[in-house]
Amino acid sequence: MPVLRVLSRVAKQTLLAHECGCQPLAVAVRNISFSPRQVTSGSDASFHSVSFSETDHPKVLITGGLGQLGVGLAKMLRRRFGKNNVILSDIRKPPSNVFHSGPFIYADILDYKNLREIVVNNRITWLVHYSALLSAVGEANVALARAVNITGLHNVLDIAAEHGLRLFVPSTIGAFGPTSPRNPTPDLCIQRPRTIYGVSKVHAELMGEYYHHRYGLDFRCLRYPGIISADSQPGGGTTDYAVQIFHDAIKTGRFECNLKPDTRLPMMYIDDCLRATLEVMETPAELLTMRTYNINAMSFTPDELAQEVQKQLPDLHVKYNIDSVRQAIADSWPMNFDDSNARNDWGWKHDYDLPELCQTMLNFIGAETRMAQAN
Ligand SMILES: NC(=O)c1ccc[n+]([C@@H]2O[C@H](COP(=O)([O-])OP(=O)(O)OC[C@H]3O[C@@H](n4cnc5c(N)ncnc54)[C@H](O)[C@@H]3O)[C@@H](O)[C@H]2O)c1
Ligand SMILES: C[C@@H](O)[C@H](N)C(=O)O
Repeated sequence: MPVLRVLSRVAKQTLLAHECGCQPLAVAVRNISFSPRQVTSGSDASFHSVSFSETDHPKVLITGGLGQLGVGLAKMLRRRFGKNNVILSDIRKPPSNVFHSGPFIYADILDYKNLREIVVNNRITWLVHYSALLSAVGEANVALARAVNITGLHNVLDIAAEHGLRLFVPSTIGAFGPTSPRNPTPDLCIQRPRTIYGVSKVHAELMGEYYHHRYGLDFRCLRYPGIISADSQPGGGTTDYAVQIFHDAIKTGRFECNLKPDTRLPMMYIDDCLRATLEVMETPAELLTMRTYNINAMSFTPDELAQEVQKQLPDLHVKYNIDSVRQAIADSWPMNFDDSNARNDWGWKHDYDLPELCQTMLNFIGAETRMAQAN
């Protein structure tokens, strides 16, 4: 992030706050004195806000941390804040390398009391809420998606508000629908998604922003594009093809794509996505003119991706076998994402375009495959 620009904007915002007699937002967050759940349920738990100064390391809990994104995020945050300050959690059993790389705990986001106990006992100050059912698996199990993505979010919001946490909840390109402007899609426009995943993410954006304005919750949200990673598998989304093509290109030289060749979607390499997440979490609250931002890196079609991979692996053979559920979802999503607010407010800038993405993915998976063959 351009430090000078950030510092000058903080100074400007602080002056403005003094001039109008307003307090900076962070003060309101630290002064939370009640929570919606405790007021309505009459719970006898004592409530207190955990405050931490910006010079202390945050104590981070990641929910749904064993999916495509959580392990990489934990690795990056542990490098920055120390191994024991970042706790990964999920309802699945962690593989041995993850279990031995830092603190891991069982946390079902549908179990409110258990989640609250983890937050209290570990003095959590930042919560990164990654648990979710993605677009394609969500359509296959709407009841579970509704429970995890909506009821689970309510638990997380209440606990974050009660304990004064800084809360990150990712949203997605899937929070838009066929009536949204698709090329490009701005931050603020009509959002009428047609998947339970999209509906739950619009709900998360609105609830988080409501809690921010109503209770001072320090809610931060980025709408991620489709994320592409080499060392973790996607969890059942519409953009999964853009990961699978690299594995199949190297292992078999043949790839069957479940979207039409001209389906254009916004995409991002995982390192950019995780860095954006840390950057927005560290941005001074005064710089955030919004609480939900689009972020983007590139936009491509399966045909363009295949052509880029074929520059390295010319023998790759691509066949199209369309999945009607995924195609209908993709056809309702943004083709290009306008992330100018993120770039202007907190200096968002991606590092990876399509050629760098392909080179990095092929190098990583190629090296991994050669090592596996040698053993
Ligand atoms: N990967 C992407 O392309 C992408 C794009 C946009 C937004 N996102 C968002 O980022 C977040 C992380 O995505 P991901 O790709 O790692 O997802 P993923 O599907 O790979 O992982 C989700 C994790 O949630 C866990 N989970 C399910 N039910 C749970 C419960 N009751 N309690 C606790 N954990 C539970 C699962 O076990 C899984 O490990 C999600 O919220 C997703 O919507 C991802
Ligand atoms: C785009 C994103 O939210 C996810 N990868 C999905 O396709 O469902």
